Amino acid sequence: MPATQFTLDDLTCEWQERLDSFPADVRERVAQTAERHRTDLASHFYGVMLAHKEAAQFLSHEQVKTRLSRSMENWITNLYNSSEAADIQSVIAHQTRIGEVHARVSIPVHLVLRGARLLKQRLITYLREELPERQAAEAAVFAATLIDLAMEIMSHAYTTSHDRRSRAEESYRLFAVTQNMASEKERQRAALLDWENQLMFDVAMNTAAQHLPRLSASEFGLWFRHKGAHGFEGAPETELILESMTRIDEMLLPLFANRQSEANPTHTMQLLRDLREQAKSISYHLDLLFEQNNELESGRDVLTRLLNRKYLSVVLNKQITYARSTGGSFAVLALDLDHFKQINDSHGHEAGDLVLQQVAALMLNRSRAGDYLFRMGGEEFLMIMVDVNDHSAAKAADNIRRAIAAETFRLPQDVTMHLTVSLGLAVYNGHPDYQQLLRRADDALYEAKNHGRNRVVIAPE
Ligand SMILES: Nc1nc2c(ncn2[C@@H]2O[C@H](COP(=O)(O)OP(=O)(O)OP(=O)(O)O)[C@@H](O)[C@H]2O)c(=O)[nH]1
Repeated sequence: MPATQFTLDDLTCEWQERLDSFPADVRERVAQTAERHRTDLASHFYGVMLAHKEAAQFLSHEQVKTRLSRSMENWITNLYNSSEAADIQSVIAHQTRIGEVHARVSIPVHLVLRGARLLKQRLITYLREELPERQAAEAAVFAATLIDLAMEIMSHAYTTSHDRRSRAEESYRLFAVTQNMASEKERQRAALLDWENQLMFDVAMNTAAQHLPRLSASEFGLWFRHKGAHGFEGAPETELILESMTRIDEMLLPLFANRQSEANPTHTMQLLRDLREQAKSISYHLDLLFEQNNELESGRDVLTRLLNRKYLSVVLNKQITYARSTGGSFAVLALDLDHFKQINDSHGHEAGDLVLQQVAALMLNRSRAGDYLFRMGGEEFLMIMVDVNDHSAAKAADNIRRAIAAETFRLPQDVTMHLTVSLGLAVYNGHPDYQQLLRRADDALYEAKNHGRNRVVIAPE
């Protein structure tokens, strides 16, 4: 995150300057008062926020309540007890992490600011009660300054994460609704064909070689050189198309100049055949480029055609929002093939790929229309099961396990084999952060692996 890194040093300096502008005894008193009342400050914060309908949605989960009360107390202590540059940096890093969590669970900024205001007021009240008036005034300014600085850093991290998330959501929206790639593909294939037809016609009409249409100047050539090559940058097919284009324009077209002087129809036919070959190869590679691009652009894994993890956070956030607003539930099922390495080792990587494709197909067959299936990488898959409860999710997970164990997997050369999978299931428990859900499913999967594999482990609430 370059923006945050860029300002980290500035913020540390600024934090230090703010600290230095207050006498040590004032800072000491604020730290002591904050420390003495940290439990009350945290519980006051939660008491007020839980009574707020909108804020309660993010805080009412039991785990959030217990964990956050404790971390709120620590936050108060750390805020006022950091005086060395290293402490300050760690406090700043902490505020950044909090901002990122806020963005992940989409807490509205005004609620965070409201929380900060509550804390500030309460702490200042204590300072006024406990210190002589003049000292209290300066202490109050110091107390408020540090909370404001912390809020500023949190908001910065929040905005950066939130922008990233908005971009992911935007591209997910485009992925879900657009088919631009398909129409572009058809348009460019037609443009390539137009150029070829024009060339054939001009050759038939004995047009002079220097007036034959150059591919790089045709509609297709212009598009590919300025847009296509840029969009498909890095793919080997892009280079092949550019090479074919140069070959046609620089080598083949000039050869037509000799055709009349030689008056050799076989020679012309051969040239035309060469041209045809080059054009066909361009068309073939163009199809490949569009195909690959479709998979990548659309967030799909090329091997299994399942979703890749690009849109996982967007889908999980959508599910959490949906479950929250409807009172429904959903579950995350993490699945990992057992001893998959042995399949690669004994039958080759290609056989391993085939097995992955068959597992993906089997999971697709077992899923319902609203479910989502992701390939997380390697031999690990993730399924989001919608509209399930603890019981139905566990049953569905075990059905998948049994179906895979019962399947005969087909490898090249008529080899068949059986395999098993380990699964970790986490049912949504109301926690607003999707990463907690993923962590629970992962931990359960780890348990399943450690307890003998070929089993489903259900994550505790
Ligand atoms: N064929 C193929 N193999 C892959 C792919 N991605 C990852 N792998 C291989 O999957 C294997 C995973 O091995 P491990 O992580 O040791 O797991 P495992 O052998 O399944 O053992 P457990 O998970 O402990 O049961 C590695 O050998 C990877 O090289 C892929 O796309 N295709």
